[in-house]
Amino acid sequence: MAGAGPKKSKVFRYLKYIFLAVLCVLLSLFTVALLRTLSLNVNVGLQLAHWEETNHIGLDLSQRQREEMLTRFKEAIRIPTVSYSPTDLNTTALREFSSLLRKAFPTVFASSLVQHEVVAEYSHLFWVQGSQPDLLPYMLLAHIDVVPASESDGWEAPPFSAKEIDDFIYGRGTLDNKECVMGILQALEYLLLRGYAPRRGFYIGLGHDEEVSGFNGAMNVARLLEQRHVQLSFLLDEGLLVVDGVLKGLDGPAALIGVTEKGMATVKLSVITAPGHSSMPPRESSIGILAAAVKRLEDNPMPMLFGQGPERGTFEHLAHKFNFPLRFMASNLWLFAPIVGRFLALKPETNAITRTTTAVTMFNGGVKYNILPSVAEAYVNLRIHSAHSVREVMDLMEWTVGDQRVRMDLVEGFDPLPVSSYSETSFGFQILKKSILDVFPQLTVAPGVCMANTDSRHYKDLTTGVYRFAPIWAKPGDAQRIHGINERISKKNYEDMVGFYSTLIQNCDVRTLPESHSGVHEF
Ligand SMILES: CCCCCCCC/C=C\CCCCCCCC(=O)N[C@@H](CC(C)C)C(=O)O
Ligand SMILES: [Zn+2]
Ligand SMILES: [Zn+2]
Repeated sequence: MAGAGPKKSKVFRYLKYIFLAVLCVLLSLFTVALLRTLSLNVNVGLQLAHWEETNHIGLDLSQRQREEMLTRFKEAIRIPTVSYSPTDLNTTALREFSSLLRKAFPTVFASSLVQHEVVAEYSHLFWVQGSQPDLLPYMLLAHIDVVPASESDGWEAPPFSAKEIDDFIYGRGTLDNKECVMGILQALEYLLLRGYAPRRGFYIGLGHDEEVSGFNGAMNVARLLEQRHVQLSFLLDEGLLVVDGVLKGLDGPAALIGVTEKGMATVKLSVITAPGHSSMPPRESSIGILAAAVKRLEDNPMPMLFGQGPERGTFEHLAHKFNFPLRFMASNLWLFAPIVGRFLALKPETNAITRTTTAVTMFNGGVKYNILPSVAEAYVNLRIHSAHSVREVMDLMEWTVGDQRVRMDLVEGFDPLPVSSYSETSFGFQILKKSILDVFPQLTVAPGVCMANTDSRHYKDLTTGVYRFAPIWAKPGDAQRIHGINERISKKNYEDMVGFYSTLIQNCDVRTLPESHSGVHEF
């Protein structure tokens, strides 16, 4: 007992040192995090720089022009250009749509600056010639086809009616993607009418089968340009949008420019058992085995990868607009990614950026109520996080299902797309950012990951600058309208879109970006 005293005080002394060391580490971590929080404002950048002057033609539309513009847009919505499968498209509607384009945009089709060609019967490629051929051209993409829609699902207006309710136009394609098809051509129509001639040439590609993978439309347009040895400065397609109130704690709306898109895998799960009479069932049926497998997949989402892909850049760009505790966390994802990720995982539209998502989209089995089903099949559609690959996701699925009786076949799959630059010297990103802020100065612009897929993936050999954005204003619940019910756009939003494309086309006429910290970049 006599020796216990000095031993104890020695232990206490060590504990004191350990405690002090831990405190020092925590304090330094906190200081680093605080300094990062105070200094991280990646949003000023080139906005403060001196941009080359170009003649800007404002749209200044009369009331009559506004009405005409909306009438043409509504006509586009009323044509049911539905894609059901790669071999089942509404070709009558696609033909009708081609006629509408010619009727709605006569100046575009008549201009000596514009060359138009039809590709794969229903897709369109426009070349708008620039006066300075040494400037690398860019390309704007959109698609004409839409996913099916049925009024009986609960639409407030028939999906191909373009009905106006409270200054919104309702209809399939108002958000995906006829607002871009019509918005781009409408902007060009007005610019040409006002005598505009671009310095930098550009292409416009309108695909007709994007909703069933674009294997005919976009793929053939891209192939044609490759055969002609075209190289693009950058390319802009549909994808991300303006989020307003979607991210809790963010002060004001933000424009997210998709600098990449997730990969995709469609996996067919099948179980085969012996058929027979339902009066003598085995303990497990093919349907039961498959249902259990599907349940395991839903109960065990793919691992959280938040912060390991370009979504980290999203939060660094938005950090200064978050309120305090969130600002501290968003600026320091190296430390807080697991906490922020768990918070984002609570809602489907933000969960989508935290991991590879697993959606069971089709389930079939059985042919008659008194026959034991011999085959049961399900389709699982996964959207693959930038830090994952198709192979890894397939391995994880097999491990989660853990049942040899469930066969898994990869029907279609591709890895996440390359990440396009969003640095201060990236021409495409900075021109987009400037154009967004010229038209919508209240926005904060950030790079983002597009959770869905777009035609732009077929163009990856034509440019490294692939961006996915349209200035669609999405409030909470609006993202669910895309491919869902009550798809709609406000009249003001559509008019602003035309304004945005008009500004973008003119901003692209600058020869170079203004000087940044890292110097002027030549194109
Ligand atoms: C900080 C993160 C906030 C995230 C909120 C973002 C909300 C985004 C909302 C909507 C994104 C919609 C994307 C629209 C593009 C749709 C394109 C499409 O449907 N493509 C098909 C292609 C397929 C190959 C057939 C698809 O299924 O992906
Ligand atoms: Zn689309
Ligand atoms: Zn779509």
